[in-house]
Amino acid sequence: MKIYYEDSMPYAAEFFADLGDCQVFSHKSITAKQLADADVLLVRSTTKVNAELLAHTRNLKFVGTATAGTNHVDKKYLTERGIPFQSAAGCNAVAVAEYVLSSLFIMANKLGWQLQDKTVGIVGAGHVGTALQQKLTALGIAYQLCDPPLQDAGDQRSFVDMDSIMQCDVITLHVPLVTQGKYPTAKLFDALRLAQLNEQQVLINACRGEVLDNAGALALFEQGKKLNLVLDVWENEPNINLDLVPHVALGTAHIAGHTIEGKARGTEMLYQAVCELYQVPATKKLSDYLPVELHCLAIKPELSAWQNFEQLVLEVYNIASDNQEFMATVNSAEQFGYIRKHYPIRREFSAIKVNTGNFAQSKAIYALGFAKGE
Ligand SMILES: NC(=O)C1=CN([C@@H]2O[C@H](COP(=O)(O)OP(=O)(O)OC[C@H]3O[C@@H](n4cnc5c(N)ncnc54)[C@H](O)[C@@H]3O)[C@@H](O)[C@H]2O)C=CC1
Ligand SMILES: O=C(O)C(=O)[C@H](O)COP(=O)(O)O
Repeated sequence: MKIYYEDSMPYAAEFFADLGDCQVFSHKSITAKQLADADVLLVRSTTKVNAELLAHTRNLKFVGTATAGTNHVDKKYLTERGIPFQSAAGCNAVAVAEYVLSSLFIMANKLGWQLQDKTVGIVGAGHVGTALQQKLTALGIAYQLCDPPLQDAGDQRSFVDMDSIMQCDVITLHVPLVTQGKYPTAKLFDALRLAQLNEQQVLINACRGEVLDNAGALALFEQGKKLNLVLDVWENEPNINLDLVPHVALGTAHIAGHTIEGKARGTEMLYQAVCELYQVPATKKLSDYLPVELHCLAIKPELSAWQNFEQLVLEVYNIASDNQEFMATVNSAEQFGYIRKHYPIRREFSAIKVNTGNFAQSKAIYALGFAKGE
């Protein structure tokens, strides 16, 4: 079995070495001719999987993307060719939820807010939206959900429409890029909708850049409109509109899902899918490879509950650091890619133990996802 996997898949060699003849590739240089003998093709979002790339494949039996989003894969073409496809749905949902939580604390400080007084509008209540819902619930932060496809499908949670979402203090986008059908998401936040936001609201886009009109946002900024945008994803990545960057409140290089757990779970999920395809036992597991996080955090009794929540969240992931590097260095498509490829190891709350002592809100700390300390 000839397995081709993208070089940005952590632990791919460890997981797949025993399954076949493995060939690692870079999304920047892979060609259709190189893939001619592939039985299995495993990618992340930077490899565009389409008829052109697969033109010479003769034996291709499976295509997998170690990501949640799949808009880089021509799924219709794979169906026409009868090639099974799988994504890693939900692999990095917790990572994105923790990215949003970090953004909330940083933006609350920037805007002089009390986070506990605010309402968060979650657009897209799938894996990421649900993980975020759980973390907001842990902190008692109010939220509303908007997800018409899930609502139509009979999801019993309480949903609101976009008009209600537009009244929320924070709006956070977690939808796939959908360009057709009943509920398209392309340019869901166009210039008209962006113009409706007030100076105290925050809009977070951590799904796909094309869901928010970047040119429209820039035009509004240039007309003097004050928008509090937190952008992890940008139109036309990595060739983003650099003129937009200095206007946003927080900017990052599409790393919301890039905890080591979030990326590696994607690899593990594709390993399990390939084992199933070839009917071999999936003997390896992510915990065999993930480094054990040794440092342990503690509640600071001298701080309030909310100050403790903030210090724990920002100790594990402070978006301000990523924003600072992004603002200081992103000056080209190459640099956007460089930041992503050299992103430091970031852990999820679950990797970190917290000694809560007799802290009254211990339950909230563990509901946020932190591990129990001694
Ligand atoms: N920035 C990053 O690093 C990451 C970005 N993503 C992006 O975020 C998206 C969401 O991720 P997941 O929650 O894992 O996917 P998911 O597929 O579990 O959830 C997406 C939800 O959006 C809903 N939806 C679709 N159209 C909608 C519309 N017009 N209005 C409201 N809701 C709508 C769907 O019904 C679904 O429940 C992915 O498709 C991907 O593009 C995901 C992970 C990491
Ligand atoms: O899972 C998704 O969808 C994402 O957006 C991932 O964060 C994409 O990560 P890369 O594949 O671009 O490393």
